[in-house]
Amino acid sequence: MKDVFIINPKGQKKEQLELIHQIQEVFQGRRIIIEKTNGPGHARFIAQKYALKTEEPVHLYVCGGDGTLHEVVNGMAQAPHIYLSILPIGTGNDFIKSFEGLTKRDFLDLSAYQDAIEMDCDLLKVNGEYALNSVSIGFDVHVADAANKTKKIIPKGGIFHYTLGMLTSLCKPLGETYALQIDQERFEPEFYTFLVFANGRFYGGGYQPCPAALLNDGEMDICLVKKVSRTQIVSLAKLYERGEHIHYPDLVISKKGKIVHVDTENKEVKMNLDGEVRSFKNPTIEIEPHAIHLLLPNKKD
Ligand SMILES: Nc1ncnc2c1ncn2[C@@H]1O[C@H](COP(=O)(O)OP(=O)(O)OP(=O)(O)O)[C@@H](O)[C@H]1O
Repeated sequence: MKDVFIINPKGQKKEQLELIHQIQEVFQGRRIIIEKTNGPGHARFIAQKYALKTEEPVHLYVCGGDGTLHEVVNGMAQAPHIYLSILPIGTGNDFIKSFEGLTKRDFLDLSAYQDAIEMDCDLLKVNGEYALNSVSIGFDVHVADAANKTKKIIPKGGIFHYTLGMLTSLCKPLGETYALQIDQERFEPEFYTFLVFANGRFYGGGYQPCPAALLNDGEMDICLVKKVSRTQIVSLAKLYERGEHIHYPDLVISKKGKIVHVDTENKEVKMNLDGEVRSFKNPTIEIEPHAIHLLLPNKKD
C-alpha cells in the first residue's frame, strides 16, 4: 500500500515539526509521498488525484484540522482503495473527539498505525457536498462564521473561538421558520433557533448537539432547537457542551433519520458543514453509510 501524507502547513507549527520528525523515523527507508497544500481547495484536489488512480491501495494521512479533513473527504469519498488516517494538527479537531478511548496524542503517534484498526465510517451529504462530522443551519452558522474569523487572528483556542463567536452572534437574528421532512415524517413550518444533523458527537470546539451520535450506525442524529431567547442561549450553553440539553423536550427535539429535506421556500440559507460555511436552497441532507474506510491508531497500553 502506498503511504501518502497530505500536510496543511498552516497547522500548529510545533506538532507539524514533531510529525515530520516521526515520519522520518517510522518510515525510514520506505517510499512515502508528502503532499503539502498551498491554499483553499488544494487538499481536495490532491485526494481526488489518488481516488482516481484505482490500480493501487493508498493510505492517506491527513495532517491538518477539520477543514483539511473536510476537503480530503470530498476528494476521496466512496473510493474503495483509499484508507484514511487523521493526524490532528489543527486548532479544534472536533472530529477525533468522537472516538472514545483515543486521544489526540494517540492519533499523532505514527507507530500506532503499523497494525491500524479498520473502521468504515458514514458520511453526511448536502446537495452533493460531503460532511464528515456535522451539518447545521441557523444561529450556530453565525457562530462558526465568527469563529473562523477570530481563528485567523488568534490561531490557538478551541472552544474559545466558538464561545466568543456565540456572544457576537447574539446580536444577529436568532433563527428562521422552516418546514422539514425527516424520512417519512413531516414537520409543519416552525421557528427554529438552529438545526443540527450529526454524524460525529462534537462540534464547535467541544459542544455536543447529539451526544448519542455514532459514526458507523448508518443514521444521522438530529437536534432541532426550538425558539429560545438570547438569555436562554447563554444559560443553555453549558448544558449544550455536556449534551444535556436533550433532556429539555420543550426546547429541543432529538431524532434519528436517514434523509432530511429542509424547505427554505427557495431562499438561500447559510449552512455549516464541518465548520465550513456554505449557502444552499432547500437542502437535502442524507446519510451515506460506510462511505469511507478509516485506519485508526492501535493504541498499546
Ligand atoms: N498553505 C496554506 N496556507 C494557508 N492556508 C491553507 C494552506 N493550505 C490550506 N489552507 C487552508 O486551510 C484550511 C483548513 O485549515 P484547518 O485544517 O486547520 O481547518 P480548520 O477549519 O481551521 O480546522 P480546526 O478547527 O480543526 O483547526 C483550508 O480550508 C484551506 O483554505
